[in-house]
Amino acid sequence: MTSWKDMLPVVGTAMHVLAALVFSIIFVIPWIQLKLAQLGRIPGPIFWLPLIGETPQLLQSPFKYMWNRWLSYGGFFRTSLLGQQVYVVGTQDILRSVWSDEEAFEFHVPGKTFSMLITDIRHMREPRQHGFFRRRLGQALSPAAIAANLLGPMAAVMRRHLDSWEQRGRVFLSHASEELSMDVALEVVTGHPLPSSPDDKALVRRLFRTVLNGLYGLPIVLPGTAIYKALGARRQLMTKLWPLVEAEATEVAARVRGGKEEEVNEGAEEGEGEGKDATLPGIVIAGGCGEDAEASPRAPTLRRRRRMVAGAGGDGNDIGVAPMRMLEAQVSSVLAGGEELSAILTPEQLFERALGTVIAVDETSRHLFFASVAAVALAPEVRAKLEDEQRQALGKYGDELSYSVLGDMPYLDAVIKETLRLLPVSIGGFRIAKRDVQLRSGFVIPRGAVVYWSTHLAHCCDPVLLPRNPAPEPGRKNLFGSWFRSLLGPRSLGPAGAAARQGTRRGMSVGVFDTAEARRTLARSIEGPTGLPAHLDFQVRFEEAFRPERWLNEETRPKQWAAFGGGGHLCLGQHVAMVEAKLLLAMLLRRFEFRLEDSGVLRKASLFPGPTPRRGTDGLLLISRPL
Ligand code: HEM
Repeated sequence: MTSWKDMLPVVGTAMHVLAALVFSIIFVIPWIQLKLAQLGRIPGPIFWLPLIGETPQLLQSPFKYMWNRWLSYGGFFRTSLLGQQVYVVGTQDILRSVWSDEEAFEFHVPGKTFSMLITDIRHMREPRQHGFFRRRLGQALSPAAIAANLLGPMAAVMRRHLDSWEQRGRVFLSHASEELSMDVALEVVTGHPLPSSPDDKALVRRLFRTVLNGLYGLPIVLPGTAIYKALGARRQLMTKLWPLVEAEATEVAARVRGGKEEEVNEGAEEGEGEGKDATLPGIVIAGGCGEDAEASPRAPTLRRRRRMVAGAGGDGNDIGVAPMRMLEAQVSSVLAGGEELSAILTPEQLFERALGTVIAVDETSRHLFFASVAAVALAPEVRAKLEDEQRQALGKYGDELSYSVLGDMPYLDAVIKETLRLLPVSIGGFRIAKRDVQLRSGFVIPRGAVVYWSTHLAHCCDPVLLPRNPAPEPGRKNLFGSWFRSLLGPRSLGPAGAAARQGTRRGMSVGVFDTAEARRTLARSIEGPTGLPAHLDFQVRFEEAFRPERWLNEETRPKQWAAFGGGGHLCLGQHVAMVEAKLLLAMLLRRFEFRLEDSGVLRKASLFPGPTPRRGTDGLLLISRPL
């Protein structure tokens, strides 16, 4: 029989193994990460949690996370998100290259849940298909097409919802926005055929919502998980909608190929589709990074004319049909390749295209509706100015809320842009580096790296929103801190660091605040008690942060506004988004006195996946009155 004394060596060995394990977790792994970080020559944190990396900090408070990272590393750094090394970018010079250099950066959708629900994104990734896709969809979503095809039905859907809000007198804003955006997406913008019976329609809405909820869960397919339910709902939707989508797609295909006579909008012709230069007077849409397109002198030509619809000839690009809705645009963009629809897309892939359009519209609009109404409700001075503007519009145009009337509301326009700056609806986008890319700052993004361009980072360090580069404060140098930072910061970065320093000396922009010291000095002078500067502090200093007036003056207008992205993947729905938010606010202001029951709703809200209140805190009271 073994006595406890015989066991001692075994216990001792186990203790040694345990101690070695603890030691390596505490010291060795971070040390290896530090070495890798230095090898990578890109600034960034050296400690992060295994598997999840810095994802929790980012999701919990994107502004706080990005602000702190910017203070330490500037507008370009390396981190780990969902267990993957990611290069985060957010300053003008680098953003431009990531957005526009499609030779170097390929569109990427991270996260397994998305690819489980939408398996085919060739039309976003392959240059030829993407070209057709942008062109056709751009036409369907151009200002002229919106004015002619979408605005009337959109106003009708909104009126129906506002009637119901009026009857109830109180709604939960987030839920009400969700219902409204689903109806706008399904009944107006996407143009998907829907079943005719009301019960089936309601079921389709519920199924779409279940699919969308699956996007944000873990990719674990077990009964009860969000993705499990989403995949089930997707199958059901496919059974319900596929015959309708197929019939619609076949009909469009026949029309395109047959060259039938068709009514089209002149204004929706080629060239007005690309959001970059298609705007209407008063509706200025940023092309990313403050590159606001000038208001076009060309108002949409809404004269309708009859013309022959050409077949897909030549390079297949000249289809000639001005698509009326997104699905139609998708189908014709596939046909533009000169191939048969069925040869390129399986029923499932075509169905996924339909699903993708609902995601693009609904997932963004619901957050924008919630955020813009909440922001106005929480800022009485802003609301008073908006009401004045609406009174003037009523005096000038009567009840009309056409595209051009909405275009003549500069303050409302500024309110929506400021909402999208302070409460971004999109967190940004992802790319894969197709080759080593040397940045002007000297840093190199290695081939195969995942690049994340972040809306929040861009908005954090917009030079227009920061005071001028302050001189370092004498006597406040923390020697140990500087030494430690110098280990990690650009100074230690070998050739890349040297290039960066040289770039700074030559006056090239490495960000407005080129050194961590300058950024920290800045932080000491502008951070409030929450550790954020006023221009980001939507939770505690809302009225100081939310200042639509900054959009009305060229000097104060944000220059790094990235709400809709930029370059080759600039949001194709930006005109739709601006118009729907303006329409909703204009209609609300004209009909109701409204206020949020809980003035702390944003304090308790989160910004992921878009502005989302804590459950039950977003009661909105509505009292009807004429303006
Ligand atoms: C507030 C509302 C919206 C915001 C903030 C928003 C934001 C964005 C952003 C940031 C991108 C670029 C993603 C990237 O570069 O990786 C994008 C792309 C896109 N958006 Fe939007 N979006 C909004 C509404 C809409 C709507 C209403 C539609 C459709 C009607 C739409 C359709 C699209 C499409 C099709 C693309 C892909 C463009 C391409 O890859 O070429 N978006 N959106």
